[in-house]
Amino acid sequence: MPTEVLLRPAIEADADALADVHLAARRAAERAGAMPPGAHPEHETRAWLAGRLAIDEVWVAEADGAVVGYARLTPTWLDDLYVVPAQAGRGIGTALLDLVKARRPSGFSLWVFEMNAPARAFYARHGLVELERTDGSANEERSPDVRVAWPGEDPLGFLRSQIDDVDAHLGDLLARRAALTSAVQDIKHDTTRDPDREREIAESIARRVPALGADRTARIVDVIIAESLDAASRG
Ligand SMILES: O=C(O)C(=O)C[C@]1(C(=O)O)C=C[C@@H](O)C=C1
Repeated sequence: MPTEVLLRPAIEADADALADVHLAARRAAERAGAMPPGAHPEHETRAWLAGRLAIDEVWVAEADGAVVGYARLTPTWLDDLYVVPAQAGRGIGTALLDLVKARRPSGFSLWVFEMNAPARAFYARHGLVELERTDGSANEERSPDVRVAWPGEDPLGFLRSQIDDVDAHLGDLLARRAALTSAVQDIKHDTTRDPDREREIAESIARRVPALGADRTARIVDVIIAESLDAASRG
């Protein structure tokens, strides 16, 4: 990092400068084909960022008295890391990321657009790992994204706690699914298994889990249905 770059906590008076950095960096990335168009008009982004400043931990990178980058963190997420395009390549992003690692030694996650190859390469170079991909239907820009994580000083503990979070959802889903299997049996005249229906279910799930593929997914679905039917039959 150039010696004249200072990292310091943001203050309320930085709000406009942070928004300038945010908007300039996003526009440059959009022009480079690395980000989708923003989902909000500029004034909304400015108001929203000013509001977040009162809630989140925000660090500013300053050079010659001007704000040239910032990082905004929640307890477990790095929500923003932006550097003005004119200062790119000077190590400011790395300095901010190193600071975030120090501030969140037990790890953190962030979302990066799948199309943002430069940012993904930057995070990979700095030891972050890609954990999860989405089709973009849950983000405002409707653009596929990737969850990237810094697993921190206890990577096994960090990843296990991520597994615990997912398993909590999986358990809730299994409970809902088993209850539905049971409810369907109560209204069916013929309760023999329906292989065509089960194949449809397995194929539809497999499309959402390309990493497992059709055969593995079919075996998993078979166990879920068989065990749910068994539980239902035992009341
Ligand atoms: O859809 C049905 O007919 C059901 O009985 C439900 C269900 C399932 O759990 O999805 C269970 C057994 C059948 O072989 C097919 C599907």
